[in-house]
Amino acid sequence: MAFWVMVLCAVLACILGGLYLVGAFRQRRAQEPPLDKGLIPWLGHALSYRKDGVAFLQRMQKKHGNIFTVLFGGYYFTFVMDPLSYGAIVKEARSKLDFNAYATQLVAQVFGFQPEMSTHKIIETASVKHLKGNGLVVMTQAMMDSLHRVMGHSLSSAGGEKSWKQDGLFHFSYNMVFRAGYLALFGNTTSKGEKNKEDAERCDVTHSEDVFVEFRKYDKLFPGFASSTLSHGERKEAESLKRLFWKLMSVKDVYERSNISGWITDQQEQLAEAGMPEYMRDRFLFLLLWAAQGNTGPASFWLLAYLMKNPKAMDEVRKEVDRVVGESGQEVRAGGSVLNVTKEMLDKTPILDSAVEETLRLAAAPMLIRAVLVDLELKMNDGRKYLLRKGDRVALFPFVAAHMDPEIHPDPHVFKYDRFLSLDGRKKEFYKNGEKVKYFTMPWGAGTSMCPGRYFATNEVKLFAFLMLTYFDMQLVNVEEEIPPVIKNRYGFGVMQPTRDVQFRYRLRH
Ligand code: HEM
Repeated sequence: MAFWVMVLCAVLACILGGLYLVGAFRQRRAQEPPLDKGLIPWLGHALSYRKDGVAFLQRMQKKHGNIFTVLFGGYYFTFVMDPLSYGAIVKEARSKLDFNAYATQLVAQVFGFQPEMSTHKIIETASVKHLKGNGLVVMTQAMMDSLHRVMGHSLSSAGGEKSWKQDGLFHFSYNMVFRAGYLALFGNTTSKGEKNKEDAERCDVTHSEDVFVEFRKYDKLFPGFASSTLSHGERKEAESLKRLFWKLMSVKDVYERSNISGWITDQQEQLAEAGMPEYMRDRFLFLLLWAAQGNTGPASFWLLAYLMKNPKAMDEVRKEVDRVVGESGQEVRAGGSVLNVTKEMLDKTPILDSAVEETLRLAAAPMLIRAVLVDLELKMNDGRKYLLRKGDRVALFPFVAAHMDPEIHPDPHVFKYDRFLSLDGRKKEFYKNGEKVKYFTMPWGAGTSMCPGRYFATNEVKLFAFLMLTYFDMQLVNVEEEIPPVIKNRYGFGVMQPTRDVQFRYRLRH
């Protein structure tokens, strides 16, 4: 009898221990934000969030207000939905709210990369040197040259006769911007002598296309891979693509190429000096490929799609682009010299800048996550104070909290090309409850994890728009067609992608 009592006690202890581990007993403590664990132990609300993060967060905000804690797959996430309270989180000391802990876990899972203490600093230093200031001038030129290389075929095959060509706008934009960015950052095929130059250029065109095709396979699986929701078959495919990219992006193979950007070589060399083994640096290059190439193509698609749907916006942007090209003294004619758009020219386009910012407001939906390293008091902008528990995570999702807030951005679902345009050269200001909002859009994140490639990324999108608008007339095949909705399981991962492509046609203007 005593034996069976002991067995029963042991089973009970296991069940209770299990329930404790999955968080079933967690109760909201005094001064903590409202707690919503959902109905499924451990998973909590993970599936609802994955299905449609925006709808889920809007529902929670309605139910609980501007701060609440929810359970996702064993972790408690406290969402702060008031952009006026963002400063307290973004500026909090790293010893209290840490970006690295969560990022480390994510990049280990999806890229097999294990960062070291120095990695973040190395990225930051190389980015300040090569993706800002004088470095940005060099990188912008490299992107310009690469765009000509990959677009050369479209330019020549669309030209001569002024006939329309047709393509899927998402595929076209992502393909061109990805391949050009890839060549600009990771270098091009080494040519030995002038005779060999054309072969090398042809090789770049096919090689970058191959990389794009494989990248898109991984790209489609990425959200599921990051949230561990892939089927067995998909997971196997993602794992095998990951291995393919470790090889494709290996230090050895990349270093066979010419004109590799200083951004890549500096980071490589510093990581090697810091003692990171070569196989891990291969994986780092894959991570950089992902970070640098996964967003600018989709952003370029949304920009062109919105411009084509809004004739006034298209007209204004085109006039500005034509003016800047004219002022540069260049003449664009079929069969004439190729257009060279410099960083200096890109600095003179307030209307295009506003259209790009508006595009990112509508299409960029990153999630900023910080690990809570110590019990912490958070003071909201309205003066209320909440306790954050050590071991939890704090999450900001500015797409819902700021980008789509009708008080900050009236008619938030409408593309207004001049929403961010200020004619007096000063930054436009946005308000909520009569207070100035500092974080009125956050496509690049903020604080320690803010995108180090943001200036280069903006220039990539603008260069592509410049070339498309200067060389081509463009229109949607079906002008009545609505801009497609976004794939909802990508919320949280940067620039969104459309559920389907949109057919467009283009032909040489000159
Ligand atoms: C429209 C284009 C882009 C968008 C919207 C974007 C957005 C972002 C965001 C939101 C983050 C922070 C993620 C977080 O908080 O976890 C980030 C990180 C990063 N981005 Fe970008 N990005 C873009 C293009 C680029 C480009 C072109 C490059 C490089 C050439 C780049 C390099 C990086 C890197 C290296 C990180 C990680 C930084 C670190 O962990 O230290 N991004 N990006």
